[in-house]
Amino acid sequence: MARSAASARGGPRERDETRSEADDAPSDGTPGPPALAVENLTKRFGDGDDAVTAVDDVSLTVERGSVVGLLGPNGAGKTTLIKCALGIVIPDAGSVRVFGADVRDGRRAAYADVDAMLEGARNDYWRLTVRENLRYFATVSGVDPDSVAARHDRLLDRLDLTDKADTPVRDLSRGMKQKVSLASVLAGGAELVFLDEPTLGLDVESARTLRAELRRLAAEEGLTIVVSSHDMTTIEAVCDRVVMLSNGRIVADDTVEALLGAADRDVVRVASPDLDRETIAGLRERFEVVDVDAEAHPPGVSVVAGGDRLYDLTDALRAAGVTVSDVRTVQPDLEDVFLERTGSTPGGDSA
Ligand SMILES: Nc1ncnc2c1ncn2[C@@H]1O[C@H](COP(=O)(O)OP(=O)(O)OP(=O)(O)O)[C@@H](O)[C@H]1O
Repeated sequence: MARSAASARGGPRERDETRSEADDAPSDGTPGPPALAVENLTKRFGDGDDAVTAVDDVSLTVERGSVVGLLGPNGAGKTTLIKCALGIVIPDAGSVRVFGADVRDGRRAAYADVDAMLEGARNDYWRLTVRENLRYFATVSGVDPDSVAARHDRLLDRLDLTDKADTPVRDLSRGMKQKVSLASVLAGGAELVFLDEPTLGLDVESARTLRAELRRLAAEEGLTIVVSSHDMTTIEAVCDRVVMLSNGRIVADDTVEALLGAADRDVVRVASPDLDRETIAGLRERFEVVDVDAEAHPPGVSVVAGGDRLYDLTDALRAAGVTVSDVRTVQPDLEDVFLERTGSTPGGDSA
């Protein structure tokens, strides 16, 4: 597990003294620098034929208080991008600014308000109780734990951990440990957090609780969150904006709403017991078939058929002797957008 560079900070301080100089918003009311500004970032690993460009000329900005999803198939460069932003990996080119401070100019300034949970976990101390862990991670973040005690109580309450506050972490279930990991990341009062697969291993109810808490932290406390996940439900539920990476490059950067709107292509799903291979092959010749569900009962086929093409589809089905059991329009979801932009499913399979 990787720790964030935030732990390299100095001794405890009161929470309201934690902001770096670069963080201070101008007194004329104009907004300060964005939480994260990445410009033309490139990172290569290896040499010669074995060289991999993990991040390829990526630029993106994350405004304060926003929740941005980072999506991409396995190996797309998400973790490398996050590690560059945390100063764990040094890029070959480009720059990263955190609350206006360039990471290369001094990590202490850049990371005064940043924390991260990478690879779905964090090194919580299993012999310590849940509350002791929160106090410990607040301290290593440079914050006096007493000054954030109320925040800890609220976090424990929101994550349904209050009655486990005095239980050693080793005695908790996996899902509870995961929630403690998240609480530990938030314990020091970071203003920008990177969360990699935060709902991994959580049951449905716990994942819902965690999603709600992330939204609340952004909306009510102005926390800026960059969340990387293959779980589209989490991304759709918590993110204002989604950045999709493929082969180290950004292939989409927009609100969830705009991405879904752009993918809306009047897809119609037809189901019929008469949809055999031959009929579907015939449809493929005349229409754009986006999905075939041959195992369903009855089998289904999804076809792009807006406007007059819907009449053409009806005619083609009738001519092929297909009696339609069900027909409905299909609204695209984020998984469809992901597939269209990256050529892979969120789980990593190639389309
Ligand atoms: N330390 C390293 N040394 C060599 N190659 C690396 C290193 N770290 C990452 N890579 C390569 O860089 C590319 C991007 O990897 P990265 O871990 O950033 O992808 P990812 O999008 O986070 O993938 P996943 O969803 O599987 O976690 C991959 O081809 C990976 O093999």
